Amino acid sequence: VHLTDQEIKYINAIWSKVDYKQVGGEALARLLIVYPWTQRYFSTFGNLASADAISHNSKVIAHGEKVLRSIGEALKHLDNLKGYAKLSQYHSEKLHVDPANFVRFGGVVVIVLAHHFHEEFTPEVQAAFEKAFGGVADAVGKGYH
Ligand code: HEM
Repeated sequence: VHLTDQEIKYINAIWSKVDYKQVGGEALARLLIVYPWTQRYFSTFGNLASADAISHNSKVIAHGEKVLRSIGEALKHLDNLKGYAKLSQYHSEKLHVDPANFVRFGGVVVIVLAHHFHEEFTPEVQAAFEKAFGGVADAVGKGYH
């Protein structure tokens, strides 16, 4: 996916202030709470019985951090996301994750960023992130087609 210089500026201004553990943990927790059927992939993560349990589950938080860090790497070279080939294959062939969930995950990250950054998260900033996360979801989903 190709972003303009302005879109890259919008993204970097926010992303440089992102706490991976906080935002990633909240985003993965939201995914599991809002779309409870996504919990099926995380059966080894222990207690996911309530929104509170999910939000405080250390495995959820740690994994959210890992995924966000991976997205952070992708944001540095959105023009070339071929580096995601292996990860894509892993999610499709080994984990059998429904690729619609990659789009959903981008959506919850947008919501968490909006929640944290208030006025700074303008519609233009959102548009830049939607474009970037669309590219990431597409790249992680590549192994499916
Ligand atoms: C959209 C962007 C996503 C990225 C960049 C991403 C990235 C990653 C990374 C870096 C790992 C660790 C791989 C390793 O250990 O080598 C991982 C594992 C995993 N991902 Fe994703 N992921 C994404 C979305 C999702 C979604 C939406 C789901 C499910 C709904 C999911 C389910 C999993 C599972 C179950 C694991 C293995 C967890 C474990 O057992 O430790 N991923 N992902």
